[in-house]
Amino acid sequence: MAKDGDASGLMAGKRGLILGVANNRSIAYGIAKAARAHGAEVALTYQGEALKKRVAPLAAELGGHVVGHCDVTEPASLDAVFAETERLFGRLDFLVHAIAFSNKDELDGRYVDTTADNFSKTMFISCYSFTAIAQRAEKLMTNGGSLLTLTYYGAEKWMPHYNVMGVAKAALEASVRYLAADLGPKNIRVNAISAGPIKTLAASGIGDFRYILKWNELNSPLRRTVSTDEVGDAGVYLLSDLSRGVTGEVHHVDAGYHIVGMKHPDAPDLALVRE
Ligand SMILES: NC(=O)c1ccc[n+]([C@@H]2O[C@H](COP(=O)([O-])OP(=O)(O)OC[C@H]3O[C@@H](n4cnc5c(N)ncnc54)[C@H](O)[C@@H]3O)[C@@H](O)[C@H]2O)c1
Repeated sequence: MAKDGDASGLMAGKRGLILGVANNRSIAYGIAKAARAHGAEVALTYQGEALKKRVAPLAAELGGHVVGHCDVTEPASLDAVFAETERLFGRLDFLVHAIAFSNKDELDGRYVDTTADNFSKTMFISCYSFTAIAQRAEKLMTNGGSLLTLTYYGAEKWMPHYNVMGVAKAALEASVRYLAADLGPKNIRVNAISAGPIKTLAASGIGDFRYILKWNELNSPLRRTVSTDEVGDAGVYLLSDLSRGVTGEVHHVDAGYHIVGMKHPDAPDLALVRE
């Protein structure tokens, strides 16, 4: 991440709303920090009172703002957050959607066992919410803008235990393309970062996550996993004018893992250790 002292000013004068910070390990926080380091002014939301206590100090640390409780299953909370953002900023230049949810029980075992209820809930929170948010952001992006969401390789290929979340991420990636086409004439760009596995609160719900992390570390071209700071720096590219010619894109920040076809012969065999 660029330090305060060597900030590029790439995002100076840009105002952004960042949804999905739960704590200082959140990918959204990595992006918020990087955007701030490059001169952006940021506003954060929190999901429920318990997370407010964690998000408020992080916003203060960034010289940013907290614009309220946001639960995407409560449309009134989204309306209130956008009203507060308009009051604070007037217009919006960028938005980060780093929100996903599925019942933990179904992030283990087989996809074929997914229930209708959790399928709908996962799709709504992890996919539709980006469209619901884009509808509201469009109205505030009067001078063009950049929308960014977070996805994972489990959208493209089968991954153990990712299950219905993989299906929701595939739909989210498709919605990036449809939103990009709809909003392009207003110079609003829509992109996704496909991040490699990172140990966050959300990821801890995925079965055998430590094994997945280790597998990526041993088999990615860079022979390591990625950090939230690295996702943040790539986020600055997609949120700033550096990427002004880019929309509808899914950009992998995964130490190159997505180009790999099979286990590297030099990588050791991994024993699966379950806690
Ligand atoms: N951690 C990884 O390995 C990884 C890899 C690729 C993509 N992602 C994606 O990155 C995004 C951020 O996740 P993270 O890993 O930083 O975990 P995280 O737990 O820090 O963030 C998830 C966020 O989703 C929010 N959320 C869940 N349900 C919500 C709802 N109904 N309304 C509003 N907010 C809700 C939570 O409050 C939390 O802030 C997610 O879309 C996730 O799928 C994560």
